[in-house]
Amino acid sequence: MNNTRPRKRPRKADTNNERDAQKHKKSRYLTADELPWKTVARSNAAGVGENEGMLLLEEIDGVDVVYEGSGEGKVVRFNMTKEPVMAEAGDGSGSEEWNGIDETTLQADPEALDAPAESHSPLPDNPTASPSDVESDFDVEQLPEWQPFGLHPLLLKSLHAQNFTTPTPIQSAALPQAILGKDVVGVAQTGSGKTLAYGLPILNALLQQTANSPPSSQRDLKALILAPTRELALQVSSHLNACLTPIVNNIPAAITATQDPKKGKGKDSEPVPHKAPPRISIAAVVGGMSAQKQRRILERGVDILVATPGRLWDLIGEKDSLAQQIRNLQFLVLDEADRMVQGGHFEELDNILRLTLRQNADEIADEMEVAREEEEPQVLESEPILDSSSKPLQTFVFSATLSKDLQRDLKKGSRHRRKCGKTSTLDDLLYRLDFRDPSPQIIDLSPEGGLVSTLTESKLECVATDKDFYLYYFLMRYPGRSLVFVSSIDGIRRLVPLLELLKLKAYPLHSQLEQKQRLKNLDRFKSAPNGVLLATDVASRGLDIPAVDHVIHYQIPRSADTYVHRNGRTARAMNSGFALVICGPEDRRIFRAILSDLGRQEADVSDMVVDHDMLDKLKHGVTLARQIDSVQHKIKKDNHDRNWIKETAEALEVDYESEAEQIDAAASNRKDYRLMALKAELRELLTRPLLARGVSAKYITSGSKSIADSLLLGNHHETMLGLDKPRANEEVAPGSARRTKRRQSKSK
Ligand SMILES: Nc1ncnc2c1ncn2[C@@H]1O[C@H](COP(=O)(O)OP(=O)(O)OP(=O)(O)O)[C@@H](O)[C@H]1O
Repeated sequence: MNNTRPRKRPRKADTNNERDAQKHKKSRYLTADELPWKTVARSNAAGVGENEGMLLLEEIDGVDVVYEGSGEGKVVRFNMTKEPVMAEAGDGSGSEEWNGIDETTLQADPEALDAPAESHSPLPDNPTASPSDVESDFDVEQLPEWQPFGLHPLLLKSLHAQNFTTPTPIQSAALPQAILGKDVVGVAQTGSGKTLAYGLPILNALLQQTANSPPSSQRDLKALILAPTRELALQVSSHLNACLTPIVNNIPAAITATQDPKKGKGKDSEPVPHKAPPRISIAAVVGGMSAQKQRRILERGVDILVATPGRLWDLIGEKDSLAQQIRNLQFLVLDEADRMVQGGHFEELDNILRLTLRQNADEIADEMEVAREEEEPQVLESEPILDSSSKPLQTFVFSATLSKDLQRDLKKGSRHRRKCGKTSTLDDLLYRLDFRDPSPQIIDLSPEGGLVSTLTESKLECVATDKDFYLYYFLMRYPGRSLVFVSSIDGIRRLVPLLELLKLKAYPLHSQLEQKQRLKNLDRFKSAPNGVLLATDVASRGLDIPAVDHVIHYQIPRSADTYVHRNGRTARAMNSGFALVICGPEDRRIFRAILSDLGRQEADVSDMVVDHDMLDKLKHGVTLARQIDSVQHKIKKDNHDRNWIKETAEALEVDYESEAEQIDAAASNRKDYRLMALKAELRELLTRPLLARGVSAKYITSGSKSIADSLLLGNHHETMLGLDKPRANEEVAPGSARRTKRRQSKSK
């Protein structure tokens, strides 16, 4: 039988967004027979050899299955979304010149991390597809709320495809100012869309600048975005690139006669798509990834560079032309500005910012004079270099936490601040910025007390040694994606194996992990619905991980800003979220101070309700896991010591006492047996169902608590029989009620 055809079904659009985006593509409906099926080579090893006559396999790509209503019910139709030739060749194997790996690839495949972090929006080199053709096929009426900003149609199209139908408040406030060319300082709550508040004006300006000029492979840097952490820089680059994606989707890379070099030039070699130079090229340079490849990308030229200050400064040190390009920037962005002045980056940041200064000679002379009078050597060390050909620089500074004092000072202008003798590091940094406008547009939409309206906060008080019990209890009681902040790397190293022994999917994230591993763990966490990410504050800023259900402060942060940013990893983009502080006796004073800095009190944060019976049941598992971990450590250490003694004895040509060896071996065996016994006990414990008080282990309808109803209704807890499955925010003591009462009584 040779015509048993559709074994592999055409792929359906994966997400609503994809489906939405595809609705607007031109449809080309075909019948199943008209589709350009390809025969799939079959392996003899798989038992379906060529001549065994069982089955012919054929496959196809680039087809949507559409179910349409008709008089006879639903009819299946096939919508070709790709030209067949593209389905064959659209594998990203572009020309030598523009085949950089994009951020999406980097995140999906951390193995690709050595490749440069570059992504771009190509324009066709097909003369029949002009930019205006591509740009005109989107009806801007579909996004009325974005219309007032006059954004480029390609950006509107992308916003539509991403389902961003309404601008967020910070976007509505910042876009008009930024598009008019003003400097903007934007402060708005975590997860409120600040990246696009500065990103859209930049992309808009660059798309307009390139509207009538063919993209060239040589280009100068136009925008520099500085971010404090590697992950955030990669995320920003990916986020901006997503806004250019409809261009990629819309324009097939033109097929040229280029031969795939890997396939040689034989008759079987197929033409591969030739990617034209991108219209806008975005790259990220961050530490922990191949500097050599980043250097190559920079040499080729990018329009928008997202960077962490340390790596960028290293690259600038090697290449004078990069410094020159930074002197001529059109846009400079400091994302999470207040964070960048902490944690050892300040010097590099300061050096980079000096390159962007565009003061005129008189101003510089004045400042040098003032600095000399005040004997401030740091101002004199390196003078800003003037470049008469410089274009005006537009500066954006964004964060969720910029103090009101600082904003006031900014309003008064940098010179005033200088004369007032302000000394904070952030103040100093902002003084260095070349705000064209003496009073930049300051947009402060930060909520009172740093509290996002969709976030529920709670606390749980316990002695420090019980924190593990409460953490495990919470993770078991409230399944979901949980981000646990631990202040020390050692703490993470202790907790990860513990949670793994308890069969939770726990991933570490801290600065001592290799960058590849950091991104890999982030990816794993993103794809595990009940995953637990144990992170230091390297993950507290800016990371936009979809659907983080809970943020848990296993250790208390050291500042109010960090508390706000850590909490901001959940409750993003108006989704609800939950934050829990596990508060030891020594943490209470700090927690009170944090809340007081935010203008709040401890009583404002609700207590988490704990089922102590269930907590007690879980404690034994944690204790066993701790013991296993401790024995494993001892075995490892003993092995290491024994090997060291043996090697040293061999090196000294001394006999290693066989009696001592036997004693060691006996001790080691004892530990091995103990380890096996503990593991068996834990294994058995974890297979036993967790029964709530009053639930019968034998009959679901007997005992003082019948679980039959909740089993029938499907609202039972999956691992804790007899408990229902509330969301964490439904199980907090009514602290907010207390707060309301207090406020009411104050006002009386
Ligand atoms: N107009 C919009 N409509 C819906 N979602 C949006 C819109 N703009 C941005 N988003 C989404 O909101 C999420 C948060 O955006 P973003 O990361 O820019 O927030 P942020 O304010 O920078 O947060 P943080 O302060 O934590 O860095 C992202 O997933 C982003 O895709």
